[in-house]
Amino acid sequence: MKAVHFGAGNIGRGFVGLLLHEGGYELVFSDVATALVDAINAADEYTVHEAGPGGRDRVVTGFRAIDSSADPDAVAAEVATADVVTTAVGPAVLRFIAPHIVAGLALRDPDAAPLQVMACENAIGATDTLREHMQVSAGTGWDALVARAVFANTAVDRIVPGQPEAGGIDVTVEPFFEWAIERHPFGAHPPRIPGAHFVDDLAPYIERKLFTVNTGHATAAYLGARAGHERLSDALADEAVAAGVAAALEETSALLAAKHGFAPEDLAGYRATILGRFRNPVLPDTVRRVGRQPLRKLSRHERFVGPAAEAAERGLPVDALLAAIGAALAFDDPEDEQSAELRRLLAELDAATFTARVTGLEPSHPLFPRLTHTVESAQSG
Ligand SMILES: NC(=O)C1=CN([C@@H]2O[C@H](COP(=O)(O)OP(=O)(O)OC[C@H]3O[C@@H](n4cnc5c(N)ncnc54)[C@H](O)[C@@H]3O)[C@@H](O)[C@H]2O)C=CC1
Ligand SMILES: O=P(O)(O)OC[C@H]1O[C@](O)(CO)[C@@H](O)[C@@H]1O
Repeated sequence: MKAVHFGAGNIGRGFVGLLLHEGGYELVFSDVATALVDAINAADEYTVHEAGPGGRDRVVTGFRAIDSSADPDAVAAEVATADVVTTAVGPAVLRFIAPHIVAGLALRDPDAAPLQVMACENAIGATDTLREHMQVSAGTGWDALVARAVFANTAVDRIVPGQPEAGGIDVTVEPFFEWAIERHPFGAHPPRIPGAHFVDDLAPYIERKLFTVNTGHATAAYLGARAGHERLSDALADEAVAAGVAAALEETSALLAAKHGFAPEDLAGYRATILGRFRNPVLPDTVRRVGRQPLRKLSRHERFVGPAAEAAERGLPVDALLAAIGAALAFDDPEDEQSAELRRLLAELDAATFTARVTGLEPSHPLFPRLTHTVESAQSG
């Protein structure tokens, strides 16, 4: 069995690649970072260090890597004979991966079992997005190729912080992980991924994950950054930050209970587990990493505006989510392109134009005036 995984970064090596290896797949990483590709090819094994209670070291072997910008034909040839393709590149990069998978499908034996495609990004329907990019890339050839693949959306959860260069290709991660995958696209032949669970309806899982883990983590990062903290665990140790995170998650939990029928006590347990994960003092995570790419995080269906908009539609409280958005608007990391762009847009646009452009919220939406007010406050303060 062979898996081609696009994006050999933190989650690629520390989570997706690890579980595919443990499932018995030969692993082919594809990345555009030449030095990383070379380092992977120079190694016979790497270690995933699980830092925190219950964690242990896990060794990954049986891998190689291809630089997809230097050798796209080699990537296509690997995809053509793979059983599984996964990605962990960031939602905005999926459009650049799509042509490689299409090229692989074009070379694939039409009688082979369908390629199992799963995008593992922090985004709702990321595999659907990848499939749409593939359809555009294939053009009129799509109808002939689409039968050679099946597509399943997934929700991946494991905190993998930035890695020190001195660590080579080893990765330090938290012990916890969760990988939920849509069941129906695979019929009787799901991929073999130990620890993953297959679900009939992914929507509740991904929304619970994105609107709890990611809303909470990003809230801690933005409130923490504004309070002057660098480490995420220090931010959570700040009572005011912790209270802001808890309040934002109570609002998203109320939405998740109303929308998906989760029991409030189960959601309270889920929140407690997650806050414990954020507080992990031996995981070297930073507010800069967790707050990265604020424009993506402030977009319409992401972790702040997504749940706040739906909560407002239902008449549920959104004050703490708006406070988190206010802190996100203050995020200032000159090395993060989106943070710099955010600062420029805040300085140049009026509040209503900024709100519409950055959040994608319709001006007629009940949340729009309150969001615009939050933007005005950020601009004046
Ligand atoms: N780090 C984490 O804790 C988690 C991350 N995620 C998601 O996983 C995805 C990746 O995140 P990280 O691993 O943290 O980022 P990362 O930056 O460590 O890894 C991304 C990798 O993709 C590579 N890449 C960029 N463009 C590429 C292209 N065109 N073709 C092939 N590779 C390309 C980069 O060189 C890099 O090695 C994101 O969508 C993130 O939201 C999801 C859950 C947890
Ligand atoms: O690119 P993003 O969305 O910030 O992804 C990383 C996030 O995902 C998480 O791993 C949670 O699954 C957090 O570590 C982090 O906030």
